[in-house]
Amino acid sequence: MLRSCVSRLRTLAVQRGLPGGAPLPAKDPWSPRVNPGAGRRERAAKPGCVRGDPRSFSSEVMHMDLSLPNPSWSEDMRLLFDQFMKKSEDGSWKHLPSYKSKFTQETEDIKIYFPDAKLMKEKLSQAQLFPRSLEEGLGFEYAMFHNCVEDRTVCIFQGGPYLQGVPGFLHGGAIATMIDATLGTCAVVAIGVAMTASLNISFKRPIPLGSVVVINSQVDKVEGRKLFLSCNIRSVDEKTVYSEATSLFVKLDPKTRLT
Ligand SMILES: CCCCCCCCCC(=O)SCCNC(=O)CCNC(=O)[C@H](O)C(C)(C)COP(=O)(O)OP(=O)(O)OC[C@H]1O[C@@H](n2cnc3c(N)ncnc32)[C@H](O)[C@@H]1OP(=O)(O)O
Repeated sequence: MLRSCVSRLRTLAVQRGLPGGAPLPAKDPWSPRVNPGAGRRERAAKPGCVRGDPRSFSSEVMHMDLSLPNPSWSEDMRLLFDQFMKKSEDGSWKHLPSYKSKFTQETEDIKIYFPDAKLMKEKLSQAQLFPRSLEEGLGFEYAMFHNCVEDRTVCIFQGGPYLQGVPGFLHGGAIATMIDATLGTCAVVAIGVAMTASLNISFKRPIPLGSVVVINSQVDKVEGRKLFLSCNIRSVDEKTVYSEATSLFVKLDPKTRLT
């Protein structure tokens, strides 16, 4: 699994224009651009760019790595990001970039599950990754790091004001979204294109709006195409456990179509 994991991360690096992979094909409109400016993101959207504004579909915004620090990140968020970037220097951890539109290896991989390739391409041209669909600082601010040796993915997450449920606290659906995204990333890096078959969450403490939390996920067991994963969400000081979850992801069968 380690070899396939490293190879998958290398493929992601190629698709995402990171060092360590062959260059992106110049004419492929589906390929993300190399992100200008290493390690820091000044602004995800141009000033005045609001939700629904066609400019938010500009290739500049769609292909920008949104997992880099931006002005909405709190000090806790920046400190944690810097800590994990430091851990990534020896290669044990890997920072996973993320984009509004995911024209990456997974997008390519999943095309075979759709009988009508043209229709699928049309749909994808307007699609955005759900947790990246809100404007900077208002919704899901997060960065993920993967450890191939330990089969773990860590997500540092700051939930913005548009994710409110009970006043002052994060909505359970928003928490579930980030749990699913973190477990899903861990699963995809480990075995390739997979979907959530079941997800069981125990919400133990409410998460204050605007706070930073750490989602720790890991692969517990692999049985054929089935991957069992678990995760918890903790406060930055690790004293509070906010949520725990277990899940089953199933690697898609190339012989089965999704539609
Ligand atoms: C970098 C990328 C980042 C990605 C992050 C994003 C993560 C987001 C992930 C999602 O949210 S995915 C969206 C929510 N999930 C779905 O919409 C999936 C809907 N379900 C399905 O499409 C299919 O049920 C599924 C693909 C999961 C499985 O269908 P298959 O036809 O491939 O499986 P099959 O029926 O052959 O079963 C294979 C094994 O899995 C088991 N299984 C399948 N579905 C199950 C289920 N729901 N619960 C328990 N076990 C299940 C099944 O019993 C069997 O076990 P055994 O091999 O032991 O017999």
